[in-house]
Amino acid sequence: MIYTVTLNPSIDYHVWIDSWEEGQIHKAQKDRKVAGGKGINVSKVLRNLEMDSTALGFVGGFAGAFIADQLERDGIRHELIKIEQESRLNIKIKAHVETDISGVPPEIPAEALAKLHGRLDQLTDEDCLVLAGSVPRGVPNDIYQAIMKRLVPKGVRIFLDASGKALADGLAERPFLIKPNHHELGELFGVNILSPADAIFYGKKALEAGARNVIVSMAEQGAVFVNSKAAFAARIPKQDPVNSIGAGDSVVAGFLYAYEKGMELEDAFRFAVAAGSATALSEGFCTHEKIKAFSPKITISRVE
Ligand SMILES: Nc1ncnc2c1ncn2[C@@H]1O[C@H](COP(=O)(O)OP(=O)(O)O)[C@@H](O)[C@H]1O
Ligand SMILES: O=P(O)(O)OC[C@H]1O[C@](O)(COP(=O)(O)O)[C@@H](O)[C@@H]1O
Repeated sequence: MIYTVTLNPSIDYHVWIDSWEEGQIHKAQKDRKVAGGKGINVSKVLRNLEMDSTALGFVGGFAGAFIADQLERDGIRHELIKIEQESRLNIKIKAHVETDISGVPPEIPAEALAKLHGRLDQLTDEDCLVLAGSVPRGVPNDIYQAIMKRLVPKGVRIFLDASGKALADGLAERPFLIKPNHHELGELFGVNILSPADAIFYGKKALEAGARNVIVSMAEQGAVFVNSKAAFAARIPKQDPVNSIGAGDSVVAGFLYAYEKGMELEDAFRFAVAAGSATALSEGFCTHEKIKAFSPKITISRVE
C-alpha cells in the first residue's frame, strides 16, 4: 500500500482577479476551494491514475472537515487524525502572476503525534511512504528524520518532498527519493542553482549526503534525475503555465506511479516530468490522457 503523510494540510483557495493593486478592493472573476497540502495532492494525482493510496495527517475545525469530505468525495482513502485547532487556509491569488499566502498552521498536540507514529509503525516492506510538505507547530522539525529512522530499516520506501531543515536532516536516513525544486536544493547547499548542469552537480551532493534517487524540478526548465548509476536531464517546450500549484506534487506522484508499475528508470522519469507539466499546463491535476499527450514533447538526454 502507498501512504502519504501531510502534517499540515490546507484548504487551497484559488482566486482569479484581473490585476493586483495593493490597498484596493478586487472583485474575483472566479474562485475554487480545494483540499491541499503536498501529500494530499500526491494522493489526488494517484487517484487520477487509478492507483490507491491512504492519506495520513492532521486536520481540525471546519477546514479540516472540508478536507476530509473532499477526499471522501474523490474516493481517496484517508486516516486523518482530528485535532482541536483549525487546519490552515492557503490563498493562491491568480492575477498576471501568482501570489501565495500560506495560512497559520495549527498546533499539533503530543497525543496526535503519538497516534501518527503508532500508525506508521504498522507499515512493512510492502509499503511506500510519501512524506511531503511543511511541518506545523508543535511538531519537532526533525519529524521526517524520526519517521525514517523507524521505517527505513524495516524496508519501507520513503519519498521525501521537504525543504529547509526537514530535508537537510532527512537525507542521512537514506530516503528512496527526494524531489526538491532548484530553489530548495540551492538552499540546502547555500548556492544558486541556475542550470540543469548545476542541478546535476548538487543533486549528486544530495546523493553523497544519503538520498538514493534525486529529482530536481526546475519549473519551465524541466527537471534532472540522478542516482548512483545514471543522470538524465528533461527539457520541455516553453509554454505559459495555467496552474503551477501541485506541479511538484505531480512529479512525485508520477514517479511513484511509474516506479510501482515497474517502468524503466528513463521512462519513469519522463512520466514524472510529463505529470508535472500536464498539471502546470492545464486546469486541475494531471490525468493519464494529459500525461500521454504531453510525454512525446519532453526531450530526455542521458548525461551519464
Ligand atoms: N511553465 C511550465 N511549463 C511546463 N512545465 C512546467 C512549468 N512549470 C512547472 N512545470 C512542470 O512541473 C514540474 C514541477 O514544477 P516546479 O515548479 O519545479 O515544482 P514545485 O511546484 O515543487 O516548485 C517541472 O519539473 C515541470 O515538469
Ligand atoms: O506544506 P507547504 O510546503 O506549505 O505546501 C503546501 C502547499 O503546497 C501545495 O501542496 C502545492 O505544492 P507544489 O506546488 O509544490 O506541488 C499546495 O496544495 C499547498 O497549499
